Amino acid sequence: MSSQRATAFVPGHVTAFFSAHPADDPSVAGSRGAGVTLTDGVTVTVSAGDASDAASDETGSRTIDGRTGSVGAAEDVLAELDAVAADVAVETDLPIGAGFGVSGAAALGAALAANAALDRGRSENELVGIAHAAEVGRGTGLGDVVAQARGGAPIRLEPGAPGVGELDAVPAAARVEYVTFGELSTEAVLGGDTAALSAAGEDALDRLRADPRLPTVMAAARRFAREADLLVSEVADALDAVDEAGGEAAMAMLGRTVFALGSGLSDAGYEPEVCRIDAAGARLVEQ
Ligand SMILES: Nc1ncnc2c1ncn2[C@@H]1O[C@H](COP(=O)(O)OP(=O)(O)OP(=O)(O)O)[C@@H](O)[C@H]1O
Ligand SMILES: CC(C)(CO)[C@@H](O)C(=O)[O-]
Repeated sequence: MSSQRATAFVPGHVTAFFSAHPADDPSVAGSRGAGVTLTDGVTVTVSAGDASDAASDETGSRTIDGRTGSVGAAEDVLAELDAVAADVAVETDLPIGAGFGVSGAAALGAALAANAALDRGRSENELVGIAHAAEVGRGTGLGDVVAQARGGAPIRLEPGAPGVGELDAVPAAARVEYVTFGELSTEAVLGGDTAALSAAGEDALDRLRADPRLPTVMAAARRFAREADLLVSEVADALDAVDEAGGEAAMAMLGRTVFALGSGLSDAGYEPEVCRIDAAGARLVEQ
């Protein structure tokens, strides 16, 4: 069988602070804010069977880490690219629903890999736009996809898909540690009243624009989590412990997750996962 396969890697993304900007048009909807992309991420492999399989209406196989499972936003991307018949394997070491943007990464990875495997001929901006619209449409994220497409430590100056939103970044490389205590529902927070949260997020962005450095990202994030009333007790304890040990940590939006620069969590006695800021952003990888 003449099978076509493509694999994409998409970095995880932890949002440090954000303001929500919903809109009817999903390419206009999004968030302002900042965060870091991670070398720990999501790998998506799309395998198209022969031409008759690819044209069929039947849904191909779907796995997450080898077990049957799917991510809604990625399904919407596959439908948009007329690729539902393809087999899609998502692999990640990151926890799902804990603030690492796994759903956005799965959607963007599916877009890049399906476009390549099925030779759909879309540009990178178009694929990022399709993944962003799917993620926003599902209510599972607002700004992760555009940040993951860029890599580094993205600052989302204006919300929205490529061509609508505007990105900058903190020019920085760093080791990042993280510890997760559990999930926090993105849909529940975004579906509630976001006015106070967004006001705190706008203030945080003003502070970062005045001083675009990583320690400012972390300090603005800690203040945002308190002001937006999102801080949970395990996270607050870990932030205090890292602070006492002389490090910089913040809560990942939206999860019961703490991330720290350098060895902040290890120095405070935790046993964190360790990665780095991802320099490159989402990309197809050689097989
Ligand atoms: N084992 C799983 N646990 C949680 N969600 C899962 C799982 N498998 C598939 N999903 C799907 O993955 C998506 C997770 O989206 P969600 O926004 O909650 O997580 P995330 O993108 O990892 O985190 P965040 O948006 O907080 O950064 C949902 O569409 C959900 O249906
Ligand atoms: C809304 C959000 C915090 C969910 O992870 C993220 O998508 C963001 O920063 O826009």
